[in-house]
Amino acid sequence: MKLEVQELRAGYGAKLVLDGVGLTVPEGSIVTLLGPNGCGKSTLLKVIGRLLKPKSGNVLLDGKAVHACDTAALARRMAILPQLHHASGEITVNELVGFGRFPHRTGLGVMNAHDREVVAEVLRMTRLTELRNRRIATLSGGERQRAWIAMTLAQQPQLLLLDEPTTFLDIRCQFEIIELVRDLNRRLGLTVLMVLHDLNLAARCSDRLVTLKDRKVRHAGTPQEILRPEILREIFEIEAEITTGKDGVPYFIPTGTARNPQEDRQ
Ligand SMILES: Nc1ncnc2c1ncn2[C@@H]1O[C@H](COP(=O)(O)OP(=O)(O)OP(=O)(O)O)[C@@H](O)[C@H]1O
Repeated sequence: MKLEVQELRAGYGAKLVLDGVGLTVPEGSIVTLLGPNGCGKSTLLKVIGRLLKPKSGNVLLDGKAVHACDTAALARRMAILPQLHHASGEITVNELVGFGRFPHRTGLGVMNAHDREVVAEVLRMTRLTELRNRRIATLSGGERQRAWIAMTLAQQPQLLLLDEPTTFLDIRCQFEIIELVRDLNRRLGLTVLMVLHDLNLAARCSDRLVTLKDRKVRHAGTPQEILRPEILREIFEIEAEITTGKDGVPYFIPTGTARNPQEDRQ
């Protein structure tokens, strides 16, 4: 499913966070948003996921405005995992993943055989079958994050929005989550827009990177086009060396903070 954002203006009250933001996520691709803390990445995902109403502009899914879509129909096409998500720790993994079937339920809203099959398949995909009867409160951070992603997958979306899905995870779990997303993208053709803070992880798993700063999109391109010292200096105010791994993926090594020319003038 193709996602297009056009001339988006959004914020909170009088505070404008996004001003004229545009981006395209081609069908079947993984696009990652990068930018400093507070630049509006989560706000952008919230507007796309219809958790926040924009002041103006368009969000189009396969050419159709999301803000005109019926909520249940939209939830069958798009799933969002916000940065902070809460559920009672008392529910089991199986129950949490079952919540993902809500938009598909009919009649009295009970799970039917097909819903149960989807949940079982998603648990297999995310390697949670063994843990299905465990309470969320008893899971490790990585297992819990996998359970949340499994819940969004049970929605069987064509577009997945993930806000910092690897935060608080150790390096192995970070890779596991990213490999899971990549695998789902390849096998199911899932279109993904996510926010990551780890530039090397982002370069490894994304088809395209988009940078955001001062309310606007600054750059969009392949990891090779975006992971460049001058871009990292502009966006994050850091100095960095960029190397290319044996697999052709660029990675960066931070070497210091960049001087801010405005501060120099004062
Ligand atoms: N509910 C809210 N009410 C008022 N201001 C908000 C609200 N949510 C976010 N903001 C402000 O909007 C700006 C953008 O926040 P947002 O969470 O979108 O940034 P971000 O790029 O996702 O940041 P981070 O990398 O730290 O997660 C920040 O200045 C933030 O303080």
